[in-house]
Amino acid sequence: MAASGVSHSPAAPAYRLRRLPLTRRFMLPATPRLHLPTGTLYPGARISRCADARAPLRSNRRPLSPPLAMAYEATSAATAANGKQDLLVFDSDEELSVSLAKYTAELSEKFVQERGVFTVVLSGGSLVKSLRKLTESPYLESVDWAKWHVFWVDERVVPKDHEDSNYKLAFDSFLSKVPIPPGQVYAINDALSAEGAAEDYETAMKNSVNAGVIAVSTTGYPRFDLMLMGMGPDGHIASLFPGHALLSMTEKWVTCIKDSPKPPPERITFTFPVINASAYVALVVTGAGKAGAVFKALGSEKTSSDLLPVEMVSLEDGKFTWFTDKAALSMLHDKASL
Ligand SMILES: O=C1O[C@H](COP(=O)(O)O)[C@@H](O)[C@H](O)[C@H]1O
Repeated sequence: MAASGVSHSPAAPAYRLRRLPLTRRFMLPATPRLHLPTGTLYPGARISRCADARAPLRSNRRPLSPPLAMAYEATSAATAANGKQDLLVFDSDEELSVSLAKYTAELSEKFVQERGVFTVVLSGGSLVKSLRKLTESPYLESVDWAKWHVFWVDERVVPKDHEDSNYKLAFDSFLSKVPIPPGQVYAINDALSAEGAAEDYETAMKNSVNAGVIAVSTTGYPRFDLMLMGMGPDGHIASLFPGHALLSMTEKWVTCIKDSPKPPPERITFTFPVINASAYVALVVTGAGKAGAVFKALGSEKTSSDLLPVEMVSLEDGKFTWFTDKAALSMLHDKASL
């Protein structure tokens, strides 16, 4: 199937946590907040349950399930640079997956009500298994899947039935289990070269913008409703790798890379301006293998010259949420001052 269908503050302050006063836990945060699971993660912290932090996403029709996390304010180099980021920390993959499903379903409802469609962008990698709760009750029945339009933030230039294909990964464990119309699933044209596939994908996106399916940001880039993404252990997002020339690409919406440090070498990827134009980004990062990049992103002093790709996300006016676990935050323990 054809594709149819930073500015960063230098020497920003180090990571800081501050527990929110009780009364503020139920309010829309003015600053980024860190949500810790029940249990003792940071010495001295009093852990209890509180209201879900994503009040603006609440549905009028369906009450949210009991909250799993506690609210903290967090200030980090990344949040200082980018404005708004929430950090959710879960005790288990199961809890993360439940919360991600709820978050996604609520955004689906919001955008379907507001725009009549819901444009969702997926990455490959470990993110995909975190979507599994969406394929189960109540979401299987309650989500308006017919309104979904699904794109990929990056794709490997391989046949769609290849083990390395991000499309295949998503199809096998997610898309084949939910009733999204096939014409609204925008896989790459795998008969084309990397350059051709990137160009073809950008054309498909332009057609969707012209058809009113994808919104447009104030800067003129496509504004997807929700990007669901992972991050590699090296801090890469999409197929934007540390130190690569593509990090500064702004002329194109979609470009290709032929020397990806992670195999396979040939891929297509959204460029930063498209990622930054998103309305919502959920970054799912779990496991000790990601702890170094998480520490770099949230816990270290830095200058604008050594930013990882994940730190270069600077949303125009969207909302960025980390979905993490304790292992991914393990290197931050010593930095927390409560
Ligand atoms: O190669 C890729 O890697 C990243 C991260 O994958 P993960 O398995 O470490 O979570 C993924 O987000 C990207 O889409 C994929 O092409």
